[in-house]
Amino acid sequence: MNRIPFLKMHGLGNDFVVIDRRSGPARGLALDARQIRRISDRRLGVGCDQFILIDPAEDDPLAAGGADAVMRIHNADGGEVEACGNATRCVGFLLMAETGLARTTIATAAGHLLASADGEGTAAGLITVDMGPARLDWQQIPLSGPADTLHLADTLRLADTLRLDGVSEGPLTDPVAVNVGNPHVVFFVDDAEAVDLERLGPPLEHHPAFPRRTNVEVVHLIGPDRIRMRVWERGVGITAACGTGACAAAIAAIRRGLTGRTVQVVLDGGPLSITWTDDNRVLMSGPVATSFEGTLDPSLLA
Ligand SMILES: N[C@@H](CCC[C@H](N)C(=O)O)C(=O)O
Repeated sequence: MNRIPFLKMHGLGNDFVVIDRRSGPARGLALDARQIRRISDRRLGVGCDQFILIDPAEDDPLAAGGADAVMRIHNADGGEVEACGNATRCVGFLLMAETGLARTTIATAAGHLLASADGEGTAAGLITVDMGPARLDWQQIPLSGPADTLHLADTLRLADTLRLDGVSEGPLTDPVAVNVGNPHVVFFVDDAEAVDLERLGPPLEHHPAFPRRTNVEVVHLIGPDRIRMRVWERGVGITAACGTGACAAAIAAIRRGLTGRTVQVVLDGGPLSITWTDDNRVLMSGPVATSFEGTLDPSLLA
C-alpha cells in the first residue's frame, strides 16, 4: 500500500495536518475519528490542532453552486467541525499556488469561503479569507435558550450557573456570543494573560448554555483598534492562534463599541487583521506557512 502523503501547515502556530484526497494515494481514503485522534496526537502521531481534508468539488453536495475544492475540518479530538479560519487561509494558499490565480472558493460545512492573496500574491504567504457573515441570534450560536448575545450574563444568568470548578469566582463575566461558522464566547477582562484558561476553558466549553459546546476567548484592549486575545479551542485546548476566534473577538469588541470596524487581534502566535464590513462580511488577513511534508506511518491508520 502506498503511504499517504500529508503537509504540515500552520497559521500563526495554529497547526494542521493537511491531506489532499483529490488525487494520488489519499484519493478516497476513509478515516474514522479514532484514526484522526491518533494522527493528531502529539505523542503518538504527527500532532496538530486540526486535521484537514481537501476533497474534490465534483459531485460533493457541499460544493453545489461552484467551488474549487471542499475542505473538511476535524479537531484534535476527532470531532468534525464547521469552520477553521487559519486552515482556510492555508488551503486557500495551496489552491492559489496550484492555479496561479489570486482568488479561490473553498466549500466548507459553514458555507463557501472566498480566499485571496494579498500584495505580492501567494509568494508572500499573506492570505485574506472572507469568512462570511457573523451570526448573532441566540439560535445561530447556538445557545440553549433565548438570550441577548451581546450580554449573555443579563439573560442567561451565566455567572449563576458557572459554579462548577470555581468558574464563577474568576474574572469571567457577561460574555458576548458570536458564531462565525462555529460557536464562540468572548469575555472582556482586564488582563488576558492573567486568566487561567487551562482551568476555566473546559467547564466553559462544556457549559449547558452551549448545546454544541463552544470555543472560549479572553480579550483585553491594547489600544485603539488593537486587542489581545487568548483562546481555549473546543475539541483541542489552548492554541497559539484561532482565526475564527480572532473574528469573534473583533466582532464582540466592535459590537461593544470598543473599537472601529478594522481590528488587529494579537494572539500568542502573532497578529491577525479582522474587518467586519457594513454588509456583514468578516474578512481575516494573516500569514500561512508550510512546516514540512511527510507520509503517514501506516500504524496510525490501523
Ligand atoms: N483553529 C481554528 C478553529 C478550529 C475549530 C474550533 N476548534 C471549533 O471547534 O469550532 C481557527 O483558526 O478558526
